[in-house]
Amino acid sequence: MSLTFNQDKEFDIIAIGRAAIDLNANEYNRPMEETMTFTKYVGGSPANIAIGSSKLGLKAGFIGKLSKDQHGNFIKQYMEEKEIDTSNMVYDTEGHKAGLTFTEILSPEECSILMYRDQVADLYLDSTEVNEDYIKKAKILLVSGTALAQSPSREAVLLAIQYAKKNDVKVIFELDHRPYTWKSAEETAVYYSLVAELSDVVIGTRDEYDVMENLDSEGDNEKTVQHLFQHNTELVVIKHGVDGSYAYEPDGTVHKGEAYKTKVLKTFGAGDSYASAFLYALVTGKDYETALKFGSASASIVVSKHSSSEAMPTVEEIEQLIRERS
Ligand SMILES: Nc1ncnc2c1ncn2[C@@H]1O[C@H](COP(=O)(O)OP(=O)(O)OP(=O)(O)O)[C@@H](O)[C@H]1O
Ligand SMILES: O=C(O)C[C@@H](O)[C@H](O)C(=O)CO
Repeated sequence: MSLTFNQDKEFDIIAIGRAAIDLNANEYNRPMEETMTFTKYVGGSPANIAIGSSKLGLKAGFIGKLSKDQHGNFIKQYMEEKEIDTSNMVYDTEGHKAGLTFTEILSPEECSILMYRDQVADLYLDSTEVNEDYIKKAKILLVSGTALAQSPSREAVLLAIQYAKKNDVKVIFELDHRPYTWKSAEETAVYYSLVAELSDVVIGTRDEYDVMENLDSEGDNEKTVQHLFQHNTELVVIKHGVDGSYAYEPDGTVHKGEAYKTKVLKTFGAGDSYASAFLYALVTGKDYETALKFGSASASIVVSKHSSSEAMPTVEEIEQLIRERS
């Protein structure tokens, strides 16, 4: 099976949420305390997904709020260079700053991220800054879970979803759980469930679905999908890291995508590169099996490189990897 999109739309994908900055450690296999230099990239899960999609040839736009300073300018310029429409990216006028993410590469298997996200500009996106005429031009509205963590960004995203549903735009929810921005597990579960139930496609790791269900131990994929299929959802993707990922359809069909083993440099960036290539495959009419291969291949390429955004692969690189491993 494949997903059907309204073809009469100017944009393939419009993402909403944070566009921020990654500072990735230049020194490998070292704790943060001993890491002295970093390379700057544009980051933030939905921004990474928009960048990855654009690199694959999709027409992408972005809705978000930037700090009104050199960091905000850097993010906007970079996204424009990557041919993303930034007409609906606004600058904050109240002094809020860009989110910063420092990455620590302790070993290829043990990476962590330190996020500086107190009072960040992206969470101050306001409902009045979300434009229905813009959203209705898209095949996909890509929503990131972190944008639901606080008001006014939460209401802005909920309004964007309402506009999407009114205008035949598919809502794709990337759970993208970043615990630092949330007040409590209960609050997270409430908003995650609410938006997942409204979405056409939900993508997340097993851990993130556990957060959505407010579970203390690992949940059961079958129970998760049965619940979502009672609502609007047409497709549920559950990722299990290097053990691969599953796409579930409402009629009970389950597709498994194997991860493509590679020489891993760092593990972050896997989820965003996976989502951009998975969505590229869906939008270009490929079936779910192929979409899973695209997601896995894209992630495999990005985990072998230094950044998340700049390392996003081309269609040719993804297809070559899939061919080599078939
Ligand atoms: N070590 C790895 N080697 C190759 N592929 C990987 C590896 N880790 C993850 N992947 C691929 O990336 C996909 C997404 O990974 P994962 O489930 O870890 O997402 P995530 O937690 O959202 O990622 P992130 O760390 O970016 O937040 C997996 O389904 C798999 O195909
Ligand atoms: O999502 C973020 O804000 C950080 C990302 O940009 C970072 O590259 C990462 O962790 C991706 O998984």
